[in-house]
Amino acid sequence: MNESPKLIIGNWKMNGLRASAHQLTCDVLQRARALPNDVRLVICPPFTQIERTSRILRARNVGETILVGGQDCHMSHNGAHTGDISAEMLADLGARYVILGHSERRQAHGETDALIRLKVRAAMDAGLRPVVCIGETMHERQEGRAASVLASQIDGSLTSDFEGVLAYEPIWAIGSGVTPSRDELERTLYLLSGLLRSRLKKDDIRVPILYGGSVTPDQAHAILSIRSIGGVLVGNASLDALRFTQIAEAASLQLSSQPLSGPYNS
Ligand SMILES: O=C(CO)COP(=O)(O)O
Repeated sequence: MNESPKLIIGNWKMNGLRASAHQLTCDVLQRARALPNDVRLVICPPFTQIERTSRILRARNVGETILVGGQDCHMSHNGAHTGDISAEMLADLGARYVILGHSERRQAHGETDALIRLKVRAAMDAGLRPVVCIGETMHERQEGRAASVLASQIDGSLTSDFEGVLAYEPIWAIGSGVTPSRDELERTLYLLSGLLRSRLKKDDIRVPILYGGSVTPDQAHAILSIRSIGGVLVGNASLDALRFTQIAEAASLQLSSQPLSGPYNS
C-alpha cells in the first residue's frame, strides 16, 4: 500500500531575520539531503522570509520533499485590510501550506472558529493546504471538557469539503516541555478521526492528523510511533536544523520499522 509521507512542519513563529533565516534554511537543506521521500518537511517562516525560503528551495531543486508555508492569512482575497496578507499572496510567494487558527492567534487576536473557517475557504481557493490547529487549555482538560472543546473546534472551523491537515496542539503542551502520554495521544487521535469522519461525512478521510506541542527529538520516536499519526507540528525545535531534521529522521525510522496504514494517513 502506498502511504503518504509523514509531515514534519516547522513553525518558526516570529523568529528569523534575513541572515538567520537564510542560514537556517540552508542548514535544514543540507541535513535533509539524506531523508527518504516518505517524509515531507514544511518550513513556515514569518511572512517576511517566505519568498527567500522558497527561492532557496527552488534553486536547490528539492521538489516536494521540502515545501514552504505561511503562519496565517486573511479571509478575503484582497481589499482594504491594512497590514494583512491574503492566501493568494502567500501562494504567489511560493507557499503551499498555511497554518490557521494557531492558539497564539486565537488567544492574542481573538480568532474564532467561524473566522478560521472563512480563512480555510480562502486558503483552499488559493490552492494552499490549510493546517488547522485545535487544542484544549489545561483548565478545560482538568474539567474533563477536552473532547467537547475539540469537537466544537472541528465543527466550527472546518468546511464540509475540507482538504488539508488537522493539527492537535493542546495549549498546555505548547512551549511547556510537557507532552501528553503516548496512550493519551493515541486515544485523542482516535477521537479526532471519528469527529472528522462525522464532520466531513465520509469514511475515507484524507486528512492527516498531526500532533504539536513541545516536540523534541527525544519525544519524536514515541509520538511518531503511533500508527495513526500523520506527522508533527514543531515550534521551538524547528529553529535548530539539527533538532528539526532529527525529528524528521525519527518519522522515517518509524515508517521503515512498521507497516503503516490508516484512514488519516493520506
Ligand atoms: O506551537 C507550536 C507549533 O505550532 C508548538 O511549539 P513548541 O514546539 O515550541 O512547543
